[in-house]
Amino acid sequence: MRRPRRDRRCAASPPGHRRGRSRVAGQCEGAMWAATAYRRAGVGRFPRAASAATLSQVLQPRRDPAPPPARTSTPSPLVAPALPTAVAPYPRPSSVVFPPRGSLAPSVSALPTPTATPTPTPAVAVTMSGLGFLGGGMMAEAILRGLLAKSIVKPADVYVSEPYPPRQEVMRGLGVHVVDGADVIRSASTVFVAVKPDVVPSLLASLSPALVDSPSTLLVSIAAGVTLATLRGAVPPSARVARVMPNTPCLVGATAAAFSLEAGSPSADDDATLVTTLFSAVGLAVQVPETQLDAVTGLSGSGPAYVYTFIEALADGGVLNGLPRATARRLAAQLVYGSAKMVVEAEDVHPAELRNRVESPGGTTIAGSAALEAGGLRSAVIGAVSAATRRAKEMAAPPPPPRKE
Ligand SMILES: NC(=O)C1=CN([C@@H]2O[C@H](COP(=O)(O)OP(=O)(O)OC[C@H]3O[C@@H](n4cnc5c(N)ncnc54)[C@H](O)[C@@H]3O)[C@@H](O)[C@H]2O)C=CC1
Ligand SMILES: O=C(O)[C@@H]1CCC=N1
Repeated sequence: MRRPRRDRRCAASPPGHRRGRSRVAGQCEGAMWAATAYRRAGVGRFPRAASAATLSQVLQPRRDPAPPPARTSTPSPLVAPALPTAVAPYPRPSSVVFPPRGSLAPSVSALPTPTATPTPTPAVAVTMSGLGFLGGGMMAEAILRGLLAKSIVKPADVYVSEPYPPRQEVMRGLGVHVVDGADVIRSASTVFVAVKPDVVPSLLASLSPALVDSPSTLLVSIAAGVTLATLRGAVPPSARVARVMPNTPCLVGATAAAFSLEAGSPSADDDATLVTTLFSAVGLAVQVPETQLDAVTGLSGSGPAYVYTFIEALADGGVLNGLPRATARRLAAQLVYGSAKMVVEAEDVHPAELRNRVESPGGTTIAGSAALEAGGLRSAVIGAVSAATRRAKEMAAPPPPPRKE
């Protein structure tokens, strides 16, 4: 089947935006709008690659001629995310159902409701032939549900390989194609590597023929501790690789994700644009040197678990002091949500200053804060981030020897 011709509209124009020449020769107005939005969003400089011309090149259907499998539906343009506003209003988590591992598929109506978040006008019209996932576990599901909820991708354009039948059912329940790994590579130009870290090198090596047939595939690994050097050693030279550390709040559009790209890669700007575009749609995306990614894993990759423990402990404290369990849990969760929102919204105010505003002299809060210090909360949390960072480093297998082509 022939792949569709590339959409020749200015790829950076929001829908309904008047097309035309900008004051800067060679850029359309949409590209300039997108660049301005980027600056305002505080996500850094709009990548150099993000001119109208390069965006349409970066986010186009793959250029290689590999045909998609017979079951491929007609690829449809993927609507790009709105670039994040400086303060993203997070959807209420109560609308989200995240099934336990191995459970059967929830209904699609259980998806987070996109209407819960005011959606600014999309900045970039993304056209891709497909999005792939090698592994359909917890984190793949969180990313996928987040992207689906924001209408970044349509289920018919998503290809997942997953050997475990209950997880296949979950994925089918989302309306995506469950195919084998080689078909994922052949059908999708951007492929998340979402298997356990120790599986990554052998899985990628086994997909080498498909990767050779599909040059310029962008592999986006989310595996903890698996370095870019390991990824590079496992794939053909034509494949592009990126390493991302997201977290499960992708599911509710509130992830904290950091990513790194290979130094000196000729496609680095394009890949940064694409990865930023995808993860900005489901939260915060920042580019960091790869040497920082293990610390990111220890902090924000693993961090949701620490925060859930904190919420649980807060609720227990409420119950100990006479609150009904359900009331205590709701209050504890909203407390953490609201407090985090204030830190996010008041970036220039130190959290200690926000804390001081709650602690009335001789009042209740300072008594509680003193108890937290006596209990070692601060050092326990620092210790948790350090332990997880160390573990991420341990999990980094030595990269395989360079491939002989
Ligand atoms: N769970 C989390 O909060 C986060 C996880 N990660 C990373 O995401 C990756 C996946 O983690 P989880 O989703 O938690 O694990 P998971 O165990 O839920 O998912 C992994 C999936 O891969 C499947 N799988 C195994 N071999 C496969 C193969 N050869 N081909 C295709 N699929 C295969 C498994 O059946 C399983 O469903 C890991 O590398 C982890 O480090 C990164 C950030 C956060
Ligand atoms: O626990 C883990 O290994 C994964 C990586 C970051 C969060 N979960």
